[in-house]
Amino acid sequence: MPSPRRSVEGRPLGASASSSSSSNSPGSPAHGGGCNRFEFQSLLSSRAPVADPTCARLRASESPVHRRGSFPLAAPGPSQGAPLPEEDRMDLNPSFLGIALRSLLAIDLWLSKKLGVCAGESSSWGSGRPLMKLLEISGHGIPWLLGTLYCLSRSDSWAGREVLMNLLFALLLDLLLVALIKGLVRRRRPAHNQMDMFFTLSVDKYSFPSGHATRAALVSRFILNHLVLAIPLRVLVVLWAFILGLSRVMLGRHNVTDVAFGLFLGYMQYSIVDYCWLSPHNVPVLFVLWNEP
Ligand SMILES: CC(C)=CCC/C(C)=C/COP(=O)(O)O
Repeated sequence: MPSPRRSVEGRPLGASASSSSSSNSPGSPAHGGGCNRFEFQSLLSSRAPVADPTCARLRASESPVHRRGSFPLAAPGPSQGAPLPEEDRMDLNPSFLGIALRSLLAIDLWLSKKLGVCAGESSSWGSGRPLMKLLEISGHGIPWLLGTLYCLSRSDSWAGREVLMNLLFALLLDLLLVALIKGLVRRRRPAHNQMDMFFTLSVDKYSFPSGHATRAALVSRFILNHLVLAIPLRVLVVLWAFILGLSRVMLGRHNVTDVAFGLFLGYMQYSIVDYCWLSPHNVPVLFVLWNEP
């Protein structure tokens, strides 16, 4: 026997269903619409009693949200147990920011997988993998550190030494900040990545942010500000940074957001370096290694 239930408008549903001559009318249990009404009820009030357990089970298993194994739409009524916990009720009404972040993450994973065309030899662009790995070496920390130290040892002008000393400081600051953030965020590299990178640190098992992207943005901004270059070369420097960033996703090393944030972070790191610019006037101790050229 149907128990009296309240509809959305406040009318008793049981009465209308039993008094109606057509049991196939939308909303009646025979039509399958009875469950729909329950759906409205449970969404509007998590405390609404679930009068028909068969309907409740059907509703829970049919719900696409339930199938995905996410938050429960059908709250157990007082007849079934405790009221819905606070955190679940908050899930029923997720914030705009939460939805936006989850959507961004889903798009990020989907796009990164699509772009990971050189992730393995058997990938669709697998033959381009050696070229991508060459780009990887061009943005690796070791060649940049060794190259800067070598140029520093060969430099015969104060101005050159000052610039190279600051480039060295920038590279070390970058390594430190990236290691710190990677260690804090601990985002795993994409599943399709082959961990065959040359000389990595322990935090490099994590992917956020991309260390190559931060270095590329930092070094390019540094070069553009401290080297006098012809326009085509300046364009080439900027292109190198962006192509290196893209190659990280194509190689399957990173998700798009790792690279996007990496480029942003590298760009901002240059501002820190510029602000703390080392010179013989503010840190003479760094420059005492050299005699006047
Ligand atoms: C050992 C030194 C000096 C640098 C490590 C460079 C490296 C392997 C960074 C990882 O970059 P991604 O985060 O882009 O994969």
